[in-house]
Amino acid sequence: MIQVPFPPSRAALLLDFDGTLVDIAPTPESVRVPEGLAADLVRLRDMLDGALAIITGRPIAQIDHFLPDIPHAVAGEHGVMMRHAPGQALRERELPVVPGEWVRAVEKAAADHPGASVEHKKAGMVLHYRRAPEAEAAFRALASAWPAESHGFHLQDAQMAIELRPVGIDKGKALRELMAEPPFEGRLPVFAGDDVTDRDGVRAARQMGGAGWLIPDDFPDAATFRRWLHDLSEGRGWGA
Ligand SMILES: O=P(O)(O)OC[C@H]1O[C@H](O[C@H]2O[C@H](CO)[C@@H](O)[C@H](O)[C@H]2O)[C@H](O)[C@@H](O)[C@@H]1O
Repeated sequence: MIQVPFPPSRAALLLDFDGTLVDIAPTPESVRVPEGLAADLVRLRDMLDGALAIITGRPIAQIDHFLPDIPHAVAGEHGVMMRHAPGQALRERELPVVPGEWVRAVEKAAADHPGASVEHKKAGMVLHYRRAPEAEAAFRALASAWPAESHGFHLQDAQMAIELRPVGIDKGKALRELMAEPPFEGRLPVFAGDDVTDRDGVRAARQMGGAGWLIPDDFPDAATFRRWLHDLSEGRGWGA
């Protein structure tokens, strides 16, 4: 069993959402929060004196919908928007804007491939092809022709999706920013995720002297990870 190499009194838990806390589903809206997860997270948050955060590619409002009043802090859209404490105003940065012609072109491609969809974010968008794999080629052809970097964006492969997200924003930076403020400050970060974008979070947590784990490298799947999280919430799996 993987052990957190320090006790809860020294730890902060920063977790990815899709593919980690919830299983991947056909669409972003259709994910289901597993039974017992909310109770485990609340127990962990209390055990860590509040130091529980979600770091996700989703907008913060969606985490508020799926996990209402649970994490102390949330970094949304990979860190484009941050909420450092419950009820606090969102901190946003100066953001690039997706050119209108790119939006129109991908909307048309999605309409041509029923099941494909475009998720619009505060700064960027996700081209989803999980329910229409044949749309991948059309999305890729469009996206690869964009001078993304010169518009302040980075193209990133995601789970059955292609994401356009702002340059200079990543989960590692979000983690460092959250760790600089109470109740995280002075603790050691423990981060877990499952996707390419989570690698930045894992790296940052390890560089800060904490721990970082990936699904499926360290845990075979999200269900196994959640069972481990349940054990942590009951006091098992912590170091001295
Ligand atoms: O950082 P995360 O919390 O892991 O969020 C990453 C992206 O998750 C969502 O898309 C992915 O999950 C969907 C639901 O399981 C799935 O249908 C889709 O194929 C996946 O790409 C979300 O829609 C994105 O905004 C997040 O960036």
